[in-house]
Amino acid sequence: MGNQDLPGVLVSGFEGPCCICEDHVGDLKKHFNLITMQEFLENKTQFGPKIQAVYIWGGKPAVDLELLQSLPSLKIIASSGAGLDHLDRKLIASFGVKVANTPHAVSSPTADLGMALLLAAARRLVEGYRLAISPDTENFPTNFMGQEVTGATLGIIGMGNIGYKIAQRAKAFEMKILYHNRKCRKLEEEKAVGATYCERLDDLLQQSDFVMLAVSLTPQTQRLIGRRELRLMKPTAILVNIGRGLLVDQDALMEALETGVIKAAALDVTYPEPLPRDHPLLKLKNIILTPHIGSATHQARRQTMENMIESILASLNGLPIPNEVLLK
Ligand SMILES: O=C(O)C(=O)CO
Repeated sequence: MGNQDLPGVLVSGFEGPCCICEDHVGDLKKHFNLITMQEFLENKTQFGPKIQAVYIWGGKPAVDLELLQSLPSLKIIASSGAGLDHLDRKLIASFGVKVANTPHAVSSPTADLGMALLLAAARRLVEGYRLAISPDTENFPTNFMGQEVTGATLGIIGMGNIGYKIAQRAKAFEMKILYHNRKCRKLEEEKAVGATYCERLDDLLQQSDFVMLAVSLTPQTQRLIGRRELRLMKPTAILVNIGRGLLVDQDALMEALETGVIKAAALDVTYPEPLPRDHPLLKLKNIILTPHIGSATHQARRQTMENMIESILASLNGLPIPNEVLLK
C-alpha cells in the first residue's frame, strides 16, 4: 500500500515477466500510489474508485471491458513502447479514457536492434560464433560466406519513427533504401535519407536484398507477409522483423526458410512469445531469434518511464498530454 494522498495508479505488479522495472518503483512512488493488479483483484471495491491511471508495462495489465467497468475514476492509460496492438482503442475511447504511449523513447534502440539483426543475419554471426567456439578447429569451412550489406537494397515496410531511424542507419551503411508505407508518402524523410517510395509492396519485395518490418500490427497488417509475399522475395533475401510476430505468417516463413524460397530471417518478435521450446523455427540454421528486446536498453526503459509519468501527470492536471494517441 502506497501514499494514499497520491493518485492511484494500477500496475501489473513487482514480480513476473511483465512487472515494472525494479529500479523504477522508487521514482513512480514519488508521484503515485501504486496499486498492483493482485491488490486490486483482491479488493476491487476498495481500490477500484482510487485508480486514476493504468500503467501498462510490456503489454500488462490487460485492459478489457470488465477492468474498465471497475475503474470509475480512470482518466488515462499510459502504455510503454510504440506498439498499441494490445489495446482496444474503440472500447477505451467509449469510456472517455485517454491513451498515451512512448514512441520516441524506443525508436532509436529498436532501430539499432533492427540493424544489429540485419548485420548478424547478413554476416551469419551466430553460425560464425558457433564455429569459433567449436572444438573442431581443424575443419573450419572455407566457404563460410555471408552477404555484403554495403550497396545492397533495403526495403523498409513502415516509415514511422522506427522505420525512419533504420533508414538513417542504413544510409550510413551505403545501402539503397526503398520503403512502403500504408498511410502516406513521407517526402521529407525520403529526401533526408535518399529513400525511394514503393507504392506497391510487391515492388519493394521483389527488389530488396533485405526486407525490414517496422510497421505496427493492426487488423490490416496482420500476416502482411505470407506465402505469396515470401515467394516474391529474392532467394538471396533476408527478412528482418522488429515489429510484431503476427505481421508474418510463421508457417509460411518456416516453409520458405526450409525450402530456400528466401535465404534467412532474423526475428525479434514471434507468436507466441517466447516460442515453445520444441517449435520447429528453433531448429533452423538460417534464422536468428532474439526475445523481443527492441527497446531493452537502460536508457530507453528510463526514458519510457519518465514519459509515462509526464503523460499521467498532465492528464490528471488537465494539461495537454504528451504522446497522446488518437483513438478514433
Ligand atoms: O515499442 C514497442 O512496441 C516494442 O515492441 C519495442 O520492441
